[in-house]
Amino acid sequence: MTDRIVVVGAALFDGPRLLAARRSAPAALAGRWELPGGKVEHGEAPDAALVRELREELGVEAQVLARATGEWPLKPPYVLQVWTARLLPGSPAPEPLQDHDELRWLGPDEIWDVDWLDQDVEAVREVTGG
Ligand SMILES: Nc1nc2c([nH]c(=O)n2[C@H]2C[C@H](O)[C@@H](COP(=O)(O)OP(=O)(O)OP(=O)(O)O)O2)c(=O)[nH]1
Repeated sequence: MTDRIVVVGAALFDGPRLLAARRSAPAALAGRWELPGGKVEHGEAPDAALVRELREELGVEAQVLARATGEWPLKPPYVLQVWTARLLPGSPAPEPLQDHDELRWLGPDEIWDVDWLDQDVEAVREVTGG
């Protein structure tokens, strides 16, 4: 139980649109879509980890808003927690700098147009209310 590692994912919204990111690695996950984010480091707060990951992966400055209800199991020992977030005024637009090769802003009727990682589907449903 001490081995549990939290992965934080961002439900990054621009108005009603949700950002989806296509993974470029590892091979088992490449080509599937996820919520950008990553592992919380030892001693790091989850919201701070998410701001750091979004800066590293997308080159954006983001504000973390609220944690989505729930926690989703990934490959052990990882669990996914999701936080809603938005871009701060003046932030650069997101770019796939690291871990991803494509980004898409999905409108409410486009949420299921991408091939989300299986383990992300319930989390995406939770943050989009659908
Ligand atoms: N970021 C993210 N990772 C996810 C999601 N769903 C999912 O199964 N994962 C998996 C993929 C990875 O095995 C793990 C997170 O790894 P990562 O590669 O994004 O984390 P990181 O940026 O901290 O990577 P690293 O420093 O270990 O290279 O969780 C998701 O929605 N977002």
